[in-house]
Order: sequence, then structure tokens, then C-alpha cells
Amino acid sequence: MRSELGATDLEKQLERLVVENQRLKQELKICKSSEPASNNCPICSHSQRDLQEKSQKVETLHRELDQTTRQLQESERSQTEAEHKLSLRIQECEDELHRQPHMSFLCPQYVTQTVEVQSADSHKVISELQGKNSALQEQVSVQRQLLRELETQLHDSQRTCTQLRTQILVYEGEMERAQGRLEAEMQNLEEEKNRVIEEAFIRAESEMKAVHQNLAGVRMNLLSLQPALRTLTSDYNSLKRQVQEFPFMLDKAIAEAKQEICQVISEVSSTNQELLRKYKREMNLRKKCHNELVRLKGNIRVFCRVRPVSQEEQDSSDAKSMLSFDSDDDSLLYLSNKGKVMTFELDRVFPPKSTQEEVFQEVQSLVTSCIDGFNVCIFAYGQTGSGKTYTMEGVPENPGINQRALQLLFSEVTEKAADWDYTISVSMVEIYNETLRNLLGDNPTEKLDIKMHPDGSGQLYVPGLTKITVESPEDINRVFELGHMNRATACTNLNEHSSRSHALLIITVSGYNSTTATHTQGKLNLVDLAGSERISKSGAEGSRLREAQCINKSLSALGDVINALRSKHAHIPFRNSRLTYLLQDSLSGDSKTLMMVQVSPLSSNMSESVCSLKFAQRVRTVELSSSVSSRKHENSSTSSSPTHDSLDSPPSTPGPLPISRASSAGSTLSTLSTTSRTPSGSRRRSQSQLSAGNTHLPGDCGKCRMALMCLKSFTSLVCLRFTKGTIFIF
Ligand SMILES: Nc1ncnc2c1ncn2[C@@H]1O[C@H](COP(=O)(O)OP(=O)(O)OP(=O)(O)O)[C@@H](O)[C@H]1O
Repeated sequence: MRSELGATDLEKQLERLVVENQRLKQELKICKSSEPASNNCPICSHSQRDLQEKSQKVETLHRELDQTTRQLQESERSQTEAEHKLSLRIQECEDELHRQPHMSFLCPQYVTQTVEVQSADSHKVISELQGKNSALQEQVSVQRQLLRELETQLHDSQRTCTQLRTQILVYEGEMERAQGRLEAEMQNLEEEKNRVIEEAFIRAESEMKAVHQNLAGVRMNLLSLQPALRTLTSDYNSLKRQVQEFPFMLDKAIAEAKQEICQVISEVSSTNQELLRKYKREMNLRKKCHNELVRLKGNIRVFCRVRPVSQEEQDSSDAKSMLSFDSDDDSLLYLSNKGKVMTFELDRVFPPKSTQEEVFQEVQSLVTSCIDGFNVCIFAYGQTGSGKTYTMEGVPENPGINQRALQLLFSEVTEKAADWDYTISVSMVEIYNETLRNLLGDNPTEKLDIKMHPDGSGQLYVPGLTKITVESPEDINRVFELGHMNRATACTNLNEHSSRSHALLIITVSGYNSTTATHTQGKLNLVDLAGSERISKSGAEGSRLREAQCINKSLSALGDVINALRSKHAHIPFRNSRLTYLLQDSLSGDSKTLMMVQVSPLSSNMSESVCSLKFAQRVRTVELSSSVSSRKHENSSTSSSPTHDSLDSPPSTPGPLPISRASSAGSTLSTLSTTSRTPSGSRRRSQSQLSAGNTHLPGDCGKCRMALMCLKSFTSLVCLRFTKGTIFIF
């Protein structure tokens, strides 16, 4: 029983040891996986303490193991003793059996026979002895059984003991290894600690050195600051004295400054007056020079643009172009008609591939001159379908002169905004069958009239004409949309209607310079004229005939006005058509006019193209008289039926213009043109230049020289450019 109890205790202790061992292993693992020992690692800092505890525990376990081994040995000893006792007991029992004298030498058969012949007492004794014998035998077998069991238990205990010893050895080995690792870990930690301490020590030493140096520097500073402090103190004292004296000094300085300022102001104002006087004089001089130059050059310019053959026209026999261009001279156009080659010389010829941008570049100087107060008129002239609307209005993705002009004006006035305050306003008018319609008004069908201004200035004005002030490119788009919408509502077929009516975009630019108290007002008229084809060709009747007659009337009135201006007639028939009457101030005086003659490239349109080009060449030779005299002439002839020289009615032969008079234009061409070229394109000096015997520089006549000298004196105001013998002023 005792050995059984010992084995149970041992098992329990063994389990406890196994659990303890696992715990130790886990802790060791944590120690290994953690960073090298650092002062703030919870495990490592804890590990030193733990290690001691664990060493103590290992010792305790060793002690317990020794104790258990001792107990085991004791149990073995007690078992051996029990066995010995049992064997002694058995021996005793056997001895007792032998000690029975009546039985020791008798065999059982003999006893039985003896019992049969002897007394009943002997029988009784024998039976008792037999009982004792059997009891003893039973006891012996029980003892033997017990002995066997004890032997088995002993074997089991010995086996368990051996296993436990083996396990103890294993555990001891593991513990030794763990202890070795722990010691190595501790060694590492120790080394790390020493290293960290060493580093900290070195750092502290260097910091200490720096602190010492700083301290030395501070001491030096202190030593050097002391004299500065003394100087500052003395400065402070002197400043204090000055501050006390300051109010008196200030009063004195203010009085002196006031005196000086008054003096400077009076000087500046007199200089300013002088500058203003000079500026005004220069402005007048500039205007005079400009007028002089315009007079020399002629202020009507004529461009020609040939539209490209469209996609639809490409396959027709018409597509073969009869027009050709001079690659060296962009002012020449050759037209082959009925076997003859005609040469037309204009200020600029744009071939079909010319872009909207290229065209606008040539007209932009005219556009900007209206900011300086000039009146400008740009016409697109030509037969139906020759590209007038394309040039003036363009298409949304590629706008024409109208939109580009407004955009340019915006950018120019923005640039001048520092000195000038400009207002740009826009009106849109249509002239259809000699009727004026307000395209920006509420009622586009309402007819407008042209009247003399009641203020007695002699200016014309259109009562009820809507003027919209535009301030951004978005405003321009809105105005154009409104104009197109109103134009469309007043007719059934816009395309046909637009071919037979003149569309005018009137841009007024008013400026005020507050420095010089100068006002300027310029007007830019952008006119898309009605188609100029001949009635005989179109074969129009009825209302179409009336439309054509009205168009012819206005176009021939335009030709008459230009002709009269060119011939310096005393009477200029502006009133013969609504168109010329409305554009009076833009055609006379120092106004500038550009005629963009549109030409179709198709061979079937050649005769119309010839008419248009002849008209263009004739217009190019015209020189405008001064506005004052022209207005005076016009205003003085206020009779209800104005005189019209010989051109006050449409030509008897169908056709928009008095082409028969082109010969007279041709005669003046050679005398009036300041720059003309031979058909081959080589430049030819003007007659006036030749007669003056001037040098080779184009425009280098006496008047031009004078003008140039004047212009050079205020180059900041005027920019001159010599291009192909023509002086342009911007
Ligand atoms: N330079 C050009 N480049 C491309 N297409 C052009 C050019 N000129 C004209 N066109 C095209 O030719 C056609 C006729 O042009 P547009 O309507 O401008 O002629 P128009 O002279 O104004 O005619 P109308 O007198 O009938 O108003 C249009 O389809 C136009 O887009």
C-alpha cells in the first residue's frame, strides 16, 4: 500500500514538473524573440529577477527530486523488509508444522489408519491439526499471492522510477540548456548595457565640451557687450534729449516741407500745363500728319478675296478657275475671260486658301484707328455667293471680321484703360428695299429714318436706333444672336433675304482721357452688301425685280458717291440712297474706307467677277476730301431732290454699277495712285514722285519727308510702318 501511495505522489510531482518546464520554455522563447536587451524591455528587465527566481525554483525542484528519490528508496527498502518479514513468517509456519511431534514423522495415510485404530481424541486433535494445517496453507497461499502482488508493484514502481529518472535527466538537460541560454542572454544584455552606458558617456562628454565652449563664448560676448551697453546707454540718453527737442524740430521741418511741397506743386503744375499744351499740340500735329499722309496715299483701300471652289462645285465643268495669282506680288490678280487675260491691281489680293486670320491681320489697323476717333467703313462687295457673309460674319468655328474686330477693340481699350475710359456700343441695321430696320430693337419690322441731329452740329442720326453697350466677348455673341434672330423673324427665307439686303454692324467707340480732358469718338461700320448680280442674268420679275432695282440703286449710289469724292465734286450725292446717307460720315473727310471685293472662282461667274473687279479698281483711285467741306457741301444742298451728277438713277443697262465709267477711272488711276505696279508685278514709282525727282525710297517725296520728320518727333504716339511703299498709321 505504501509503495502504491509513493507512486501516485511521484506521478503528481512529475506532472507538476512537466507543467513547470513548459512554462519555463515559453518564457525562454519570449526572451529569445525579443530585441537585444534594452533598459526598457519589460521581459529583459524582468528576466534578471526571474532568472534568480527560476534558479531558486530549479534548486527547489532538485531538492524535491532528491526527496522523491529518497522516498522511493525508502519504499523499496520497506518493501524488501516486508518481503523479508513474509519469508520469515513462512519459515516460521513451516517450522511450526515440523515442530508438531505427532505429525512431523507421520504420513497422512498412516495418520488416518492410526485415527481408525486409536481414540476419538486423537481424531479430534488430528482434525484440529488438519484444520490448522489447511488454514496455514491458505495463509501461505495468501501470503504468496500478496508477495506476488508486491513483487508486481515493486516492478512497476521500479519501471516508473526508471522512467522518472530518465525524464528527470531530460529535464535537467533542458534546464541546463535553458540556463545556458539565459546566461548567454544575460551576457548579451550586460554587454549591451555597457555599450549604451559607454555611448551615453561619450555623448555626455561631447555635449559637456560644447556647453563649455558656449559658456566661454557667452563669457566673451558678455565682455564685449559691456562697452556696447555703455555706448547704448549714452545713445539712449542723447536720444532722450532729442525726443524732448523733437516737437520743436518737427514743427520746423513741417513748415519747411510745406514750403517745399508748395513750391514743387506749383512747379509740377506748371510743367504739367506745359506738357498738356505740348501733348495737345503733338496730337494736333499727329492728326495733321495723318491727314496729310492719308491725302498722299488715298484713304480708300481695296482688297480682293477669291473664295475657294466648294465641295459640291468641284465636279462641275465650272470648277475650272479662270483666275490666277502672282506668287511674287500679292496685289495682282489675273483673269482670263473670252481668251483675253486681264490684270487687276489692288491693294491686296487674297487667294482662295487665305484664312480668316490672314484677312483680319490686314484690316486690323483700320479697326484700331477708330479708337483714335477715326470713322472707318469696311464693305464686303460682290455677287451673290462670292463669300461676303463668310468674310464679314464667318462661321461659328471660324469667325469673320465682325467678331474679330470687336474682340480686338476690347483688348485695345483694356490696354489703354490706365489713361482712357472707353465705351463700346453696337447697333445692327438692315437696309432692304431702301427701308432701314433696327435689328437690335424690340420691333424689327419697324422702319427707321435718317435725320439731321437737332443739336445743329450737322451730324446725322437715326431716331429710335438701338445702341447696346458691350463689355465682354460674351456680350458680343448675345448681340449677334439677337440681330440674327430679328433678321430671321422679319423674312421667310433668311438666305435669300440676306442676299438682297445690306447688313450693317455699327460700332461706336467713345473715349475720355481724364488727364487731358480729351474726348474721342470713332465709328466702325462693317457692311455686308447685298449681292451685286445683274438683273438681265437673273431674269427677275415682280417683287424680285423691285428688290434688284433697290439693290442696284444703292450700289450705284455708292459708286456715284465714290466717283464724286474722287473727282472732288462740289456736291457729293450721299442722299441718293439710304446706304450712302447712313454711311456719309464714314465715307467723307478723314474717314477710312476699305472695300473687300469678293470674287467667285467659277468660270460661269467670270463676267460678274470682271464687273466687280473693275469697280474695285476704280474705287481704289478715289481720294476723299475733308469731312468738313464734304459735310458743308452736303448740308448746303438740302433740296428734296438731290442732284446726282449723271448717276442718280440705276443704270439703264442691267447691272449694279456704272461700269461704262470705268474708263474714266482708268484715266485717273495713273495720276492719283501713290503706288502702282506694272502688270508683271514690278513696282513703279508714282507720277508725283517721278515729277518731284525723288530718291528711290517709296513715299520719299517732300511732303512725306516733312510728315516723317514730324512723326519721328513723337514716336511714342505714332508707330510707322513702311510696307510695299505705303505708309500705314496705327
Ligand atoms: N473663304 C471661304 N472659305 C470657305 N468657304 C467659303 C469662303 N467664302 C465663301 N465660302 C462659302 O461659300 C458659300 C457662299 O458664301 P456667302 O454666303 O458668304 O456668300 P455671299 O456673298 O454672302 O452670298 P449672299 O450675297 O447670297 O449673301 C458659303 O457656303 C460659304 O460658307
